[in-house]
Amino acid sequence: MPADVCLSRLQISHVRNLESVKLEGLRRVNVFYGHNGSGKTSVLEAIHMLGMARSFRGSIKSLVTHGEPHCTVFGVLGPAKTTLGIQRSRSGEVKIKVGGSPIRTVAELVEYLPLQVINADSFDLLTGSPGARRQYLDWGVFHVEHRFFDQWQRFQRGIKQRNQLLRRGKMLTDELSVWTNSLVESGEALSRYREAYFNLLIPRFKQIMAQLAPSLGGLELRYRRGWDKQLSYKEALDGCVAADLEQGYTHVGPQRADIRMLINGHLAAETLSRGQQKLAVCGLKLAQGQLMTETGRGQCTYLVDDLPSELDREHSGLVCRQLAAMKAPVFITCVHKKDIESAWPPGDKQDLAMFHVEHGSVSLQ
Ligand SMILES: Nc1ncnc2c1ncn2[C@@H]1O[C@H](COP(=O)(O)OP(=O)(O)OP(=O)(O)O)[C@@H](O)[C@H]1O
Repeated sequence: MPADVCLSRLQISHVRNLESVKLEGLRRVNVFYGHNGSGKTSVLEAIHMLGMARSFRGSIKSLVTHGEPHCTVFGVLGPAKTTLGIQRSRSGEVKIKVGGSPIRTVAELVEYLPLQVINADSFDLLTGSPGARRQYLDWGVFHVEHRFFDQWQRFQRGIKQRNQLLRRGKMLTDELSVWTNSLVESGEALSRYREAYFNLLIPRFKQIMAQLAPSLGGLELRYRRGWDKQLSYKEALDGCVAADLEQGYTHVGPQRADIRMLINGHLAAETLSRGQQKLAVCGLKLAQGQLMTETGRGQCTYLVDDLPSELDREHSGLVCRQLAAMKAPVFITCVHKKDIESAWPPGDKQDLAMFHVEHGSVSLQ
């Protein structure tokens, strides 16, 4: 199902300092500007709630306005006018409605409003743990290959069971081989999907980086699937049984997959400047959006928090140019109106809607 993504209306209640905000007049690119602490990031968090039923920072408790029992976000999507509604309470209760009807799982919800966040935490993609990079990769595979999620779930179940068995510490060889075999099937499939996706992603990433940072031409991405590439997954698991039993967990497999970014053969995380890292992160996120659109899965919406930080004017402008060229829906924050207004390509300024955020109120300028 291609995502019908452009948000045309948004209503936010009790998200941090946004007590009651109604946004109409949204365009493809929506800029939220205002002083520190005014509520700009909270608008992005509210949209993230709408698409994924959770925030991208902190717990749900911290997201709900102090003293209120729950927060609510309601949105209208695209020409089909699909409505999305999310309510989350401090106590953890979640209510999700699509087109007025309740839905049960977040996996169903995320197909309606695929989101990419670019913020200070996005640096984790380069400098954080492999988990952040697997999450990045899996987001992409999930949105272009719909058979992936089923295999991903099977694998998660399988590895949990196998690890529990290993932790029991007894040599239950028959039982262990049952779980090993089921893990082999889902693990190989999961890995094939990831690898195929990664191979599609690389040329898009290179092409975008050539525009964003031509001086980083030596940038290279490598995928590691989580076990020796000379071996089948079965062979790799069999080779590790003794270590698995001794330490009580499965050592090899897609749960150890990673993406390495190198610049002229050196680890990018240890070599690139902060600004260069941000450009590389933008390149990774933009490449995913482009690939999603090219594979007919619709467009993802970009939530970009404080684009100008870490970037000089020239590079802010280059990121804006890429976002404009993709024709993707964008919600972007900055302190001063002119930060984005002046960086956006002159020929695409008609796509911009400017909103001033002040003490939790948002007004269209
Ligand atoms: N649960 C909450 N209830 C009420 N207010 C909150 C809650 N959590 C945070 N706030 C306040 O909400 C305001 C909005 O924060 P937000 O992070 O959206 O600001 P911002 O405009 O993005 O600021 P900056 O430019 O500094 O990043 C802040 O003043 C913050 O102290």
